[in-house]
Amino acid sequence: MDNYFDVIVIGAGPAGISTAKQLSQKGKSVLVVDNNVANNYVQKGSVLSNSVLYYSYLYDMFINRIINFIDIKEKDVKVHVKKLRKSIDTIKNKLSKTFINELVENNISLKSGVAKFLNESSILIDDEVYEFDYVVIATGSTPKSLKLGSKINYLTLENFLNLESIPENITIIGGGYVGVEIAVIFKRFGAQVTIVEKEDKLLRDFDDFIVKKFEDALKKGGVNILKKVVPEKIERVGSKIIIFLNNGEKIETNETFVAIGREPNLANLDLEKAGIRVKDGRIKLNNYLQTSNKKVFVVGDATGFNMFVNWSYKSSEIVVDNILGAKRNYKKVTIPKIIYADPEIASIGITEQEAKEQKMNYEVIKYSFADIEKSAILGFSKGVIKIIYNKDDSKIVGAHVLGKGASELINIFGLMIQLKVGVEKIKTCIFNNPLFASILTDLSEAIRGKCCDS
Ligand SMILES: Cc1cc2nc3c(=O)[nH]c(=O)nc-3n(C[C@H](O)[C@H](O)[C@H](O)COP(=O)(O)OP(=O)(O)OC[C@H]3O[C@@H](n4cnc5c(N)ncnc54)[C@H](O)[C@@H]3O)c2cc1C
Ligand SMILES: NC(=O)c1ccc[n+]([C@@H]2O[C@H](COP(=O)([O-])OP(=O)(O)OC[C@H]3O[C@@H](n4cnc5c(N)ncnc54)[C@H](O)[C@@H]3O)[C@@H](O)[C@H]2O)c1
Repeated sequence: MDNYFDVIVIGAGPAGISTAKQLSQKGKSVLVVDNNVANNYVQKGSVLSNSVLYYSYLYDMFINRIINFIDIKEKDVKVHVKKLRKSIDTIKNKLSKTFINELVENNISLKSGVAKFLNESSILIDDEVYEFDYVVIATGSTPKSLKLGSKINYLTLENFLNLESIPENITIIGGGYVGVEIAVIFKRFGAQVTIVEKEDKLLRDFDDFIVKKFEDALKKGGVNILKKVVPEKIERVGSKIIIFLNNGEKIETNETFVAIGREPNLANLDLEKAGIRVKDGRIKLNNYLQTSNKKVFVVGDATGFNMFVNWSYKSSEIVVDNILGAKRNYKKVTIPKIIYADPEIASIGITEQEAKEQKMNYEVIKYSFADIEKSAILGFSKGVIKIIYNKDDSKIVGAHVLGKGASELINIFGLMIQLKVGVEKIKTCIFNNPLFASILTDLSEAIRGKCCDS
């Protein structure tokens, strides 16, 4: 039958593509359907924001370092948003083509269209019926909207590169992953930035001590941070936007960017027709990432948690194994989390708050780094590493790094945690210089001073 596949994957983001490739390599017939293939669909969030972060970093370096030794005036340098958009489109085009080629090379069928369930064993793709043994839902996530009934066109990830120019000032609602990365982008591009955050700290996933240092660094760099407040009303007055906060204060701003979280993209899937149960906007899943319809699994952002590309890949691997008959439990996975801001934050394993809650017999090693060769060369100085280890067996259970190079350094700790290596092993290794990893040579001295005399 033409319209039968062993597995139909809905969504061609990193989670869907990875699932499809692995299944096809195991001999399954696979169809991938995506409603956005023609539109440069690839990894919208990660690729877009990391590309702009990189360009903003170059701009910042140019203004603050390079201009100091070449003969050009700062007033001659400005961001050309249209050209920036073009550069980013080129990156997205290239990656989209690469991913589509990978599907072709792996004999995977790709169909453009919107998929929805017809019943427990068939789906509709733009009015055509397809049958399957299994479906993998990889439909990603969408941003939550600010429900204030205002007619303002807020900036979002999807539209902020349509700006004509960098605004003089911008207010970002939400101080999570997107909020702080967008704050750094606009700050580097020269805007005045305010973050409005509902909770009493930014980046609630991260260790309190690290977040406090991060907030201090942002404030020192000129970012205005308002915590424990939410907007109640937003109005446009002439060319300005006025944000009325629930503490009675108001903010006058040129643009407002909304980043208050994301939710699984389950719209139009008609899940109930396939007997798939949903609670509070999330598909109900067992430990194997399987829905209440045993033929249907979920991967990536559509699971509603761990919304990172690394989870897209890890969840795909787990689901592929489970479709092939294994019983892999997704709860045994440790996910590194990174904020590509200025300074970077990277974290893996548990925070000190969590160690306390778990009543663990833990110890903390903190190491501040400044003026290592690599940092001095690149012009960044301060950073901090915080390691939490279990005193009962000396195994590292959490590592939190703030500073330039954090996003690379964390992978070393990630390996140690995942391979269950004792903290004392750091001092038995040799690291190269000048690299950010050289910090680990100094860290081993801190470890020697603190624990594990062997
Ligand atoms: C601003 C931002 C920055 C980020 N930065 C990072 C980062 O630095 N590192 C990191 O690890 N993660 C980052 N992320 C998260 C990362 O982008 C996501 O975790 C990842 O893209 C999720 O992949 P996915 O395959 O689950 O979903 P997606 O990439 O969203 O793909 C889902 C696909 O499904 C399609 N689809 C949806 N419904 C249907 C339907 N009914 N029929 C057919 N097709 C459908 C969509 O069009 C889409 O193409 C960032 C996210 C954002 C928003
Ligand atoms: N570097 C990365 O890996 C990266 C980067 C960007 C996004 N992401 C992924 O995308 C997801 C979504 O990011 P996000 O930043 O939109 O969500 P988030 O959940 O990380 O942060 C949302 C923030 O908005 C706050 N908030 C909610 N309602 C508010 C209101 N009315 N007023 C003020 N503040 C409010 C929340 O308290 C929270 O701090 C992340 O959880 C992450 O998984 C990852």
